Amino acid sequence: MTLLVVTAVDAEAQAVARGLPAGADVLTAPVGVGPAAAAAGTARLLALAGGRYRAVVSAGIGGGIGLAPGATVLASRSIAADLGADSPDGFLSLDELGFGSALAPVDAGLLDRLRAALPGAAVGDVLTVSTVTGTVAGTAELLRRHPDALAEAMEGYGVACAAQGAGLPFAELRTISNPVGPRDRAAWRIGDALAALTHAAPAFATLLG
Ligand SMILES: O=C(O)c1cccc(C(=O)CC[C@H]2O[C@@H](n3cnc4c(=O)[nH]cnc43)[C@H](O)[C@@H]2O)c1
Repeated sequence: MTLLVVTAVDAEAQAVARGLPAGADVLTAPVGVGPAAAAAGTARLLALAGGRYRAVVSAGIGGGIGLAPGATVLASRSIAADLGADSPDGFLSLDELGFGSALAPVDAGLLDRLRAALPGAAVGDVLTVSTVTGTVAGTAELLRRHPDALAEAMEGYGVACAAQGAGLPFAELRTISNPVGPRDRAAWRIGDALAALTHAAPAFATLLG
């Protein structure tokens, strides 16, 4: 089986590639930042591959909720947290609007194998946003709607949509680069998050076969 691991940017793809065992049938590719670029880029890779890939993983850095930089998170669900409608009564999710679901399932078999390979990883909801949370009020609203969320990123739901369109199982792995909260670039630890991606990468090889 060949695994496709998509990231937002090349630095993340290289961090994953550095950690893969020699000969692992895993392709890592950057597809761009944000859910639309991630969906389009993943769909294009899958279409061009003509059935070569048997599973898709969204991997990269992310904001942590109650997690320190360098921590690893495995998504139990990838949730499009800002996909819906604003209203005088508050945010209405896509599900509440009746236009589909903002909840992308993670394949249980993939998740089980990743959990076995990464016993120290936190497991829970990973949020996909188009706008990075950056205020006290935004953080409070995000957590009010998603009290069990562990991380925030920008691609997982888009990758999941492309995988679902190709009939392939999906999973998401994030390593924490910063706390979700008021914007503070000084709090970023991107190097720690990229190192954690490299450390986690051998787990992807356990998804093969
Ligand atoms: O400029 C800022 O304040 C800022 C704060 C956090 C993240 C960004 C990004 O532009 C990140 C884009 C990139 O990294 C992933 N990522 C990392 N941390 C977060 C986060 O807290 N919330 C959402 N995405 C995050 C994301 O998946 C993108 O690929 C800027």
